[in-house]
Amino acid sequence: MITIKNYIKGKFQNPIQGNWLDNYNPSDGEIYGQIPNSSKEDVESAYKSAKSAFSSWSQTTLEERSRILIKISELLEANLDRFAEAESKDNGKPISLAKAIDIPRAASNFRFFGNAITQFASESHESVGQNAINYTLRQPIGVVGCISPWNLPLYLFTWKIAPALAAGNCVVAKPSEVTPMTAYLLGEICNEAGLPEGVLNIVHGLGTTTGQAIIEHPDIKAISFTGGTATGAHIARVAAPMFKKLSLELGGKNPNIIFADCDYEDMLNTTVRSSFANQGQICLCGSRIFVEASIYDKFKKDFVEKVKALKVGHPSEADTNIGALVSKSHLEKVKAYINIAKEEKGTVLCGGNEVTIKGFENGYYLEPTVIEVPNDDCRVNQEEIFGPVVTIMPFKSEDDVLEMANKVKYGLSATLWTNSLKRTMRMSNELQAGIVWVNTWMMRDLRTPFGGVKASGVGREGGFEALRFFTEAKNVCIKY
Ligand SMILES: NC(=O)C1=CN([C@@H]2O[C@H](COP(=O)(O)OP(=O)(O)OC[C@H]3O[C@@H](n4cnc5c(N)ncnc54)[C@H](O)[C@@H]3O)[C@@H](O)[C@H]2O)C=CC1
Ligand SMILES: O=C(O)/C=C/C=C(\O)C(=O)O
Repeated sequence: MITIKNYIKGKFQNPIQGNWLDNYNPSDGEIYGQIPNSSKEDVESAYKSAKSAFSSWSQTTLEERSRILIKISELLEANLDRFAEAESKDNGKPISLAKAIDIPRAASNFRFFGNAITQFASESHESVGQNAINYTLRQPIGVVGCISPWNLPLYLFTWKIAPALAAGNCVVAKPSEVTPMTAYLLGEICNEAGLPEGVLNIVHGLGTTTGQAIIEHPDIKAISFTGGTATGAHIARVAAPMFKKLSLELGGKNPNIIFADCDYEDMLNTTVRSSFANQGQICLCGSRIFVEASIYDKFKKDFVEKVKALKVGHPSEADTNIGALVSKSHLEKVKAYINIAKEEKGTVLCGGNEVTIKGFENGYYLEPTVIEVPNDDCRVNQEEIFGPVVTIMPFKSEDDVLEMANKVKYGLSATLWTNSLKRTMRMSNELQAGIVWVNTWMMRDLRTPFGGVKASGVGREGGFEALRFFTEAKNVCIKY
């Protein structure tokens, strides 16, 4: 059994009230550790630790902050295997994915913002004819809160922490209680890299106890959150009247729009990935596939064939494509949607069943599932499933597909497959999404604005947008 502890003032600490939660291994359904269910007192202790570190950290030179963040990045790379194994065990994702994507990206987050802060600049405005000059300071906010989900645990945890620290803030952070392990290990790396004590504090526990204490804390002035839309709405209700800065990166129900003039093989292979990567548990997955009618039958046949060939297996096996879903309750939620699809006259073209892996019979495995839906209004096309389930349906014209693509409450990302430049320009302008990928999917450049519109969130992460979020602008006007 592994006992995870809070990381406060550079030390590993038990929760003050002594409340603990079980930590499950999704690949076999066994409890393999305990994590604190931290109370208000723990969050207060983390806050005080952060507050006491702020005056010094906010005055640390950019070169020194940059050096420490890049050192953390190097240590993550040096510990790739250990972190990837921990991530895979905690989350159920294939170890190959954790090694190739999750941990390298967590390292990149620290390296990227370690470099970006040395290039971040503010503006000046000369008030011509009035003998005055304005310059704008970008000052760190103080103590900020970072709350992250379970699907890309260290990847998303560090995507928030790295810019917050780079900008000179001190942080109280909470990873998902479902996947706390790599955030726990990160504390060790931060100490080794020489991050001063108190600059980063990591508290573990349920959203309703620990998370709630963070968002309610009167002196935690900004909250950066990634997770479900309902939770995001709750956080906004609590934090907005306290005038906290908010960055909310929420759910998606992203259209994957395939025109007949696309590069077919590239589209097909990428569509398998955009449907089922990380067991479909990425907010950017293209869960609604719309295919131009003239190639619909061919696509249906080829796609189903490829999906059937995916191997559902234990996350530690090198050839596993689909690992375990993150939790028993999430597996039940995804299965319920497959039943809803059947009730709504959807046709399950492949998958739909739980998978039993020999030796790991209590793990949370599900076949990758493709459902042909009769229309776009059905619940499986409107609600976020967040699992290895996609829908497919044909469309007749650009106008029809655009209307369907936009007719959801979400607006995170959209993928477009076409070789027509004019169509690309038209559709990219009209799609209601924060991110549009054309002839690719999830190609990430960390300098670009990342986030959604409508129920997919508020604000943008990434690049200088993130550094702007984690700083307050103060304009100074000098008359001469
Ligand atoms: N990035 C995304 O788009 C994600 C979307 N989801 C969606 O949300 C659904 C629900 O998943 P959950 O695990 O329940 O996500 P969630 O939104 O409840 O959890 C995300 C984080 O928020 C925290 N949290 C929960 N309640 C809170 C509160 N009152 N105050 C502060 N923090 C709080 C959680 O502890 C976790 O760290 C999923 O089925 C999926 O559809 C889930 C994870 C990521
Ligand atoms: O690449 C990113 O920065 C983010 C990817 C995915 C999510 O935010 C998510 O699935 O929540």
